[in-house]
Amino acid sequence: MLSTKGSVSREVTRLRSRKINLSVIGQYVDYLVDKQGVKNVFVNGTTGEGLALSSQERKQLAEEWVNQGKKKLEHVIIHVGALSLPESKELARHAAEIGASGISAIAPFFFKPTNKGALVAFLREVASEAPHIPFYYYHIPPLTGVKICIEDLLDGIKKQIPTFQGVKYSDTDLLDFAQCMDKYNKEQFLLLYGVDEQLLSALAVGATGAVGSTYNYLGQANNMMFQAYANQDFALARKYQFCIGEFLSFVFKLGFGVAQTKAIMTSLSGIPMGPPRLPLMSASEEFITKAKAKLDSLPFLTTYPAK
Ligand SMILES: CC(=O)N[C@H](C=O)[C@@H](O)[C@H](O)[C@H](O)CO
Ligand SMILES: CC(=O)C(=O)O
Repeated sequence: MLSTKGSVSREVTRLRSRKINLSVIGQYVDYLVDKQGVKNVFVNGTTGEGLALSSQERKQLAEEWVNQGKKKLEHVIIHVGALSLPESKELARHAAEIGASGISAIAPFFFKPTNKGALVAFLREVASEAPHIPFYYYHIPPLTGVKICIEDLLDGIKKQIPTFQGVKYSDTDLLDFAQCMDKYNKEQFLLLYGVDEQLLSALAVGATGAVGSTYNYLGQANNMMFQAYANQDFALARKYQFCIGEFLSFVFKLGFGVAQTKAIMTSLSGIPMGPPRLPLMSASEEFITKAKAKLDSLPFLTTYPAK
């Protein structure tokens, strides 16, 4: 007991006054593009701990990603969701001013919208601050607790939010997801799936892309899965998904979240992602060793034929 308390308080001291480190973003962009084949980024979302940052920090990060991404990245989408509407609007305005390719927002999750009308009213206010760039709703009910059905949300949404372009869909409800694909085919919304362990199932019902934490370090494997799926080589596509599943199911049992993602990413890319911000706690050395050993046992995921 005592030793646990001791190590928790040492960790708290270590995490107390940590600052964002803008200096690694250039390297991060190059790693994503050159090593992972990832050319689109979603900044200040879950993995980037956007909701744990001050507005000023969020703006600095957004600017750095847009600047470092010039001529290298295709899309830099800035997450501007916040609990306070004025804050979210200010971040939306800022993202548009600095030349972001799009913005996205989660539902506010302390005072929650309890119906579609309330959610759309909030999102419309945010989106209208960036009237010339696409807006994506970030649906992540496991974290926000806001479970408004996306099939319902999309009905008539373009009339309310003219810049509405799609959804980052981080939920396992593949029925709702498939209904969105089926019912709104004509609108050509971009439905970006966000539960990495079941991306292949989402592709099967028509997902147009994916946004997720694991693409930071398993981007190439997922690109191969996309390719195999496009080539109708379903056995190969499943092989990728099963391997990704084997890794994730292993780390879930150890306890997996944003802090652990940062640690894995640091260990694979060599770029120091830093610790998370309180109240999140750093991944343990034991976690890092076990996760690394598991990945090493799955070379299919991390070694690719030379280009
Ligand atoms: C809750 C959460 O963080 N979801 C992420 C994206 O939204 C995913 O990318 C997961 O990290 C990933 O699917 C592993 O569960
Ligand atoms: C994981 C993810 O997609 C995000 O950082 O929001």
